[in-house]
Amino acid sequence: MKRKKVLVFRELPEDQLARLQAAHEVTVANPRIAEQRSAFEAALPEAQGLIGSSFPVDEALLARASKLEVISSVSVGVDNYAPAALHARGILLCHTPGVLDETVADTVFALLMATSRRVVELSSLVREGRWSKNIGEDLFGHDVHGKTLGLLGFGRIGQAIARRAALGFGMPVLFHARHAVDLAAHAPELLGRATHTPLDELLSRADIVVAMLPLSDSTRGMIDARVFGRMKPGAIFINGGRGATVQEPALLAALDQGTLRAAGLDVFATEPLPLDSPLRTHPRVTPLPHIGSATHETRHAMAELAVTNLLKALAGERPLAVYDTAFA
Ligand SMILES: NC(=O)C1=CN([C@@H]2O[C@H](COP(=O)(O)OP(=O)(O)OC[C@H]3O[C@@H](n4cnc5c(N)ncnc54)[C@H](O)[C@@H]3O)[C@@H](O)[C@H]2O)C=CC1
Ligand SMILES: O=C(O)C(=O)CO
Repeated sequence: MKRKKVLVFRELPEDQLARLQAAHEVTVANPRIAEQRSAFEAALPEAQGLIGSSFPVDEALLARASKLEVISSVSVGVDNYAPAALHARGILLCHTPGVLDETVADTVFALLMATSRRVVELSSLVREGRWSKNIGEDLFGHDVHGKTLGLLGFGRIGQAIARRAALGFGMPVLFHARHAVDLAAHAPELLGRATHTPLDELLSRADIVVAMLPLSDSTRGMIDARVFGRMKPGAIFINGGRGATVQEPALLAALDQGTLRAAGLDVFATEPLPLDSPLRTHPRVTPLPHIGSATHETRHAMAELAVTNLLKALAGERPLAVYDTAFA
């Protein structure tokens, strides 16, 4: 098979890079790193395949990549790409659904436990030498087990969160999604335990609201002052999807006005989170640096799937996971 030109725009594990190098001419250049930017720009016009993540591949960038056949994202979320432009040029977009579901659900649960039981705050109290007497009611947390979970987004990862909540913690699950989900066919273990619920009803009944939504035109800014205003007083909010689905000033107002007890955030509208963001130091926010899928096992599985997708696409075969840009 003819060797093609591949541009790797975010580092890959060595064994996965070797798979690419065995078949194609590979340039590794991360445009986020100033010293690598010119190598990235030099390789872009010749690249037939792009593989990486966490960098916006917008229309202007695509215009400089005239030979591009396929982009393989090492992520399931595809909000960094320009679907209409890709579709118009017939460029395939591949991604990594499925292999990260359980790991991301674990991260969301870690945030849910940490916020409800004030784990980070109380651990700091010990570390800073402020544990001088038995803690009193003012530092008690709230139970997780048995509480009602409201899920915004009930796709692959949302369902993995729902399984933990319903089967492990005895939590009734309410979910809001764009399409109804046939539980009998897709998640029979959740029959009778998870219920498709209109958004306002979900917000008024959930003790903990978890957003696990992709970022798209329909979800950008969707979690706004109205949504926070409909939540139960004292609710906890977790975002494991994308930061820009939330209007961050409205989130801060809900925290400061006491509607929300706490927020656990893995994702932010701007990442890395700017130093002057009030979300970084807010006493009732537990922030994480976008680590949903960041385990050794899962990041390797994502890289492996992304490389397989790219190799297949460049060989004219059907990749394992293609994102349908026609309906984005
Ligand atoms: N924090 C992290 O590290 C990670 C974040 N993510 C984010 O999570 C997202 C979800 O991943 P999956 O569960 O695999 O996606 P999926 O496509 O399986 O599920 C998406 C769900 O959101 C719902 N949805 C979409 N638009 C909606 C709207 N306008 N209103 C209501 N519901 C809507 C869909 O109906 C579906 O239930 C990814 O697109 C990515 O952005 C994914 C992996 C890791
Ligand atoms: O896969 C994604 O979309 C992420 O955000 C990181 O795993």
